[in-house]
Amino acid sequence: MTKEAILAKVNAGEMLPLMEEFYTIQGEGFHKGTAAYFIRIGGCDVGCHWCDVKESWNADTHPPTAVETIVENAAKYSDTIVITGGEPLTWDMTYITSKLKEKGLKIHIETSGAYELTGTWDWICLSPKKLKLPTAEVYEKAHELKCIVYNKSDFKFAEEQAAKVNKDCILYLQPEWSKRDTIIPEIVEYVMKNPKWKVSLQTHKYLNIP
Ligand SMILES: C[S@@+](CC[C@H](N)C(=O)[O-])C[C@H]1O[C@@H](n2cnc3c(N)ncnc32)[C@H](O)[C@@H]1O
Ligand SMILES: Nc1nc2[nH]cc(C(=O)O)c2c(=O)[nH]1
Ligand code: SF4
Ligand SMILES: [Mg+2]
Repeated sequence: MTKEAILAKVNAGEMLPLMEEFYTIQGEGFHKGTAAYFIRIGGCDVGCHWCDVKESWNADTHPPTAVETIVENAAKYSDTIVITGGEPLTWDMTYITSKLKEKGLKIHIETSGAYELTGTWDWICLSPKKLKLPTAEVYEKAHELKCIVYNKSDFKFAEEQAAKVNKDCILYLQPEWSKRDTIIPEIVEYVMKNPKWKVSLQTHKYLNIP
């Protein structure tokens, strides 16, 4: 295929820059503890300084991969697929989610919500970032709000974000990994004082699994 043809397919969401895919246990949020197949799509320009997957940012370093290939493979492992990145909404998610749905799979997304919400989703985990705020649509559709706490000012940001999501959205505070020792006690105290929030930990990192 020519470079132009590949680019056209990527723009149409029929090929995606695939960074990695792995069968593991969802470590975070509402579905933590549940087996799921993760598809990590490259490309993100949100720029969180504490991002734990910076290798994902440059889409050009990840091979454009046919969605059919990604879906065929994913279906072998699990009935629950998590699409993450990078920022998956950098790309049009319509095609990949329709193909996953044809296989009868449950489809979850991990997103900052910074770009237009495309695709059809059984579960949307919205993790808003100050640098590029979520779109109005994703606040309305999110099933869980997962705010990362790096320092105390992030509690205020989390409350601002909680005011924007729909009333059924489940609220989580998740410690930024490198700050966990100092920030976990702050989160614990905050959640006891503000019990509408729950704690989310990156349990896969404690379990030493992907
Ligand atoms: C790597 S991001 C990819 C999906 C999307 N770009 C996003 O930010 O939601 C997956 C999840 O990991 C969280 N995350 C990234 N780096 C983290 C860190 N150092 N500590 C805790 N959570 C982190 C993000 O906030 C997000 O909820
Ligand atoms: N086990 C596991 N659970 C996760 N939940 C969200 C993740 C992500 O990077 O999007 C993630 C991840 O990378 N691994
Ligand atoms: S939006 Fe997600 S992938 Fe992008 S830099 Fe932030 S945490 Fe990393
Ligand atoms: Mg991760």
